[in-house]
Amino acid sequence: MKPRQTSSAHVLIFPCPAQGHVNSMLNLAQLLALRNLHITFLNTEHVHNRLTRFADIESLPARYPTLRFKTIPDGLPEEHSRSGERSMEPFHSVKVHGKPFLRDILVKEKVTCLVADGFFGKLANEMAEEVGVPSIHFRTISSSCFWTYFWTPYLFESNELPIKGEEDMDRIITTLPGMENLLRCRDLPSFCRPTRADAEPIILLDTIVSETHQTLRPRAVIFNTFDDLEDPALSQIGRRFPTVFTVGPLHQHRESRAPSGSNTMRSSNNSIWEEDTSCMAWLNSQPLRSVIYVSFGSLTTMSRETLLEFWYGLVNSKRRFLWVVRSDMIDAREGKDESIPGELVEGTKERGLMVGWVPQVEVLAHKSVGAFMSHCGWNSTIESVAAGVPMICWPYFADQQVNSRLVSEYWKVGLDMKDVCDRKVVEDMVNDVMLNRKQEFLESAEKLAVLALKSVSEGGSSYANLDRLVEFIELISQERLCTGTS
Ligand SMILES: O=c1ccn([C@@H]2O[C@H](COP(=O)(O)OP(=O)(O)O[C@H]3O[C@H](CO)[C@@H](O)[C@H](O)[C@H]3O)[C@@H](O)[C@H]2O)c(=O)[nH]1
Repeated sequence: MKPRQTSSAHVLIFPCPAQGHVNSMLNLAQLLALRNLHITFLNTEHVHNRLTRFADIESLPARYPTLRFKTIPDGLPEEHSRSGERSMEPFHSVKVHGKPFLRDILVKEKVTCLVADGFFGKLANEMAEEVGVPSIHFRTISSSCFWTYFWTPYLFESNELPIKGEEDMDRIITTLPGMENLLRCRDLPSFCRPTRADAEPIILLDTIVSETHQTLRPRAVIFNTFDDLEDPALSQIGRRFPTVFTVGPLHQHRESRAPSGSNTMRSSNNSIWEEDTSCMAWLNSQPLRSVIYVSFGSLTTMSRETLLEFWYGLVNSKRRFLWVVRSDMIDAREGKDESIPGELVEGTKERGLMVGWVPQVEVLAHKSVGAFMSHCGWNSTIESVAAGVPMICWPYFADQQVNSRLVSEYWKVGLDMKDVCDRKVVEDMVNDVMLNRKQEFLESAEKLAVLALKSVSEGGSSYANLDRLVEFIELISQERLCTGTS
């Protein structure tokens, strides 16, 4: 890659304060800084402090001289829990309290382009339009789910929604353009499929749909995906949205984009949790593709009963497992009975390792890992796709419902355990993916991984789109510099 001269563009990147959003947007920030665009990455103070503690982000500006960080308060008291079932509160709080801070930074810092998390779509549009800064939305979910959200109002018009009730959950959705006959009602995020009884008012659905439609207003939209992975949804989105940049898997560019001989892109883990790297030594001592890696991301909580069903299923499968159990993963409303049945302790000692947080991209790339049991957050899904690792899906909420259907029915790289949590089902699915149907899933997963790598390599679609994105930002920044005074 040829070095570029420092640009006059100043891009403000503004993610939602959560791991799954900060992660991919910080990857984009580094890639843009590597192209010498001036980048200000705007975190809430809370997230920034955690990134400083656990991801050493303060060392990044030394490696990317055009990248710097700024913070805004999230409006919550310091002692407030921002995880588990309270994890949505910072999102809402920034929406309410963030306006004056965002406006101030856009104006005072002479920002020429705002790249805002689509989850903050309305807030970002209002502020960017008010001060005349061109903006782009970054959607951290899959384009297939984004498209599903966008089209949901029309599913009401075509009478596919609302659903009749539980008996209607396996009905196939036929009128979602590009994705006809792929999703069942149960594959829609729960707020997209109200029953007739609770059809009005649907506050969450209205919010999600209107935030999605906000993405029609900025100059462009960015997805962390690649064309070969989600072509049906992307071709529909391309017809309705002004300019679309598919630049994923973002974490994979890092190898192919770094100037030769440099390790510039390699060492930021973007974690707001402390990684327990001891799992890597444990993985080193396990046989090839023998371990199922289990993680439900940064937001999932579950009851102790559900946790035990997973645990029994894993132990009873007799497979080796590495399981991320975050300290806040058990629903805080649960009682404090911490006794764990002896057979689980014994079974885990023989074959399992449970840790608080791992370097997930490295874990997925490890030769001992044979499959990934996941909640199907979009980052986990695309990281698994890039690593060529088959999946077992246990979607927890929202976009994960759609992603898990893509895994099982569209890409055919795993199984979907949606709406069930039973030790026998866990055991059987683990054995299917790790043993009985291992070859079939591995072959499909490896084919996808080849496509992923191709997309971020020279000549690939995401590689080219990242170049186009840089040019686009330069162009709209020039327009801003020529016309705008704040
Ligand atoms: O031990 C771990 C566990 C996870 N991760 C990383 O954490 C991120 C988790 O992101 P994701 O898989 O997307 O899950 P969530 O944290 O649940 O992400 C939220 O944000 C995503 C992007 O909008 C949505 O797709 C999800 O539904 C939403 O829950 C990934 O990059 C993982 O590599 C680690 O590094 N170590």
